[in-house]
Amino acid sequence: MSTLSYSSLKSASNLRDHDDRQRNTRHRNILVLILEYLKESALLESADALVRETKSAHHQDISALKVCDNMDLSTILLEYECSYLARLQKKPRFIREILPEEKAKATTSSAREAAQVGRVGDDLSQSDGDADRELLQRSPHQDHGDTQSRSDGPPLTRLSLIGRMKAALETYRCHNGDEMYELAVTISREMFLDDPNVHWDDIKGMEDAKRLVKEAVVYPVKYPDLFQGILAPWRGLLLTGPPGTGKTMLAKAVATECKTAFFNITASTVVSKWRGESEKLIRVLFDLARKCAPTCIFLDELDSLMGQRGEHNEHEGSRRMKTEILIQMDGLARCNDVVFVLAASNLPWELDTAMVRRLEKRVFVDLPGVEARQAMFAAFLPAVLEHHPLGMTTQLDYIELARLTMGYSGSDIYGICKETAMRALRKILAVLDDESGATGYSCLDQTVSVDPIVTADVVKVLHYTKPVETERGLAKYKEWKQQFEAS
Ligand SMILES: Nc1ncnc2c1ncn2[C@@H]1O[C@H](COP(=O)(O)OP(=O)(O)OP(=O)(O)O)[C@@H](O)[C@H]1O
Repeated sequence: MSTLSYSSLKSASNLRDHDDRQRNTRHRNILVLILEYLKESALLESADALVRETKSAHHQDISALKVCDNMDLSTILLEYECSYLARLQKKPRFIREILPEEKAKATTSSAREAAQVGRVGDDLSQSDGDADRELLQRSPHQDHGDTQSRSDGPPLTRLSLIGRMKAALETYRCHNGDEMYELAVTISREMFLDDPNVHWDDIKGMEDAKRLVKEAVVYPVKYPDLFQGILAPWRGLLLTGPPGTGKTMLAKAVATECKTAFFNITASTVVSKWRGESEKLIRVLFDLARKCAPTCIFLDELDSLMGQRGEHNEHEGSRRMKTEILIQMDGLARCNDVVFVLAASNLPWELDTAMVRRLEKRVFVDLPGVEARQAMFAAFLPAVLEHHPLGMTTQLDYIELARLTMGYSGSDIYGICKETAMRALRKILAVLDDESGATGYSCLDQTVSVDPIVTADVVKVLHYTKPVETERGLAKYKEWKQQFEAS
């Protein structure tokens, strides 16, 4: 008889959220206490630097906060000393000198790190935490490309994800060779996304795909107690379908929703940049992913990474790298760490069958239906374009536009909307650039205004924008889907 109840499952999940929130509140409190202490000690430049850094790294203005009257760092330390003394009959030791060998190790590895990215810092003795600092200084929205992301600040768990990655790097620094540590730092810089910031409601349509992905990955992370034995979660999930249909968005939404660490690997980065070292890179990547678990590894453009082994005159390094991915995926199946491999491919029929077998769950991401297209037009070109200083507006018949765009992908529609808005802006740019006065306007005596974007403007762009996917291509997906998709 099961002892689980809806409320216990829900509260286990809520508890995890609560822990994350508490960790972040504690982190913020520490920063404010430090700020106050720096000010009291007249270390004003450091105080300013702390405010600036916190703003850029965490989108938080700690200068707007103040320590409560009965609190300060010295009091907290004093109280800790007293309680420690009472418990252990001795005073706590807070600091010690850095040993020469520790200093030397930190200096050399930091110098190598900096050299690797072509930026040796001025003061190597301070560059001990370069990798950490870089992690913390990232903008939460970098690496997003054209994905429509929200600007309401980092989610609460961003800090704990960064914390997990920092701890994993620290383990590498202490227990693995310098070469492995360097690879780990590279992965953390170039492939680790602490905040993919894509939410389910950013993804229009795709209800079936969203449901399947939630069942396969999101719920097992949220309610692990339910997914045991035969219900143990799938470790590998393949998202396939025409280009630009939102496969990457789906993977990012999983990571955002589950608050998992997210590693974004594209074939081009691995194959071209690390050809010689790609095998090692994959090993370190999976190892880091386990250390940061729960984690999603997103392998994009899997077809270029995982074509049939031994085909044509395949490069030896590339063959070894693929074999390493297969070995690592087998390793995941045997371990208890929650690491999901999400892979995306536009050419599933070109995939290595051994890999397809390991990606047990296959989800077909189809072209958007009419309702999804309508929702996309409304999201990309709403009545008032947000965050635009010109206050651009639209008057669009979304139903008609959705009707006219059958066969277009989400990415096609995004491109059309962007081009339409750009055309409206071009009229302004022409006036601004018109030094000869050929347009007949003088921008000096006019307020800048743009006409609302109307349906005909979008239709004009539509006339010369054809969908990326062809009928023939779609038929091939259908054939593959029938053969392989497991629903
Ligand atoms: N369902 C959707 N809802 C909202 N936007 C979408 C959707 N599908 C695609 N887009 C838009 O298209 C862009 C590209 O989508 P995405 O990169 O996720 O597609 P993809 O399937 O991974 O493409 P590819 O196979 O070419 O890598 C998104 O950033 C978004 O602007």
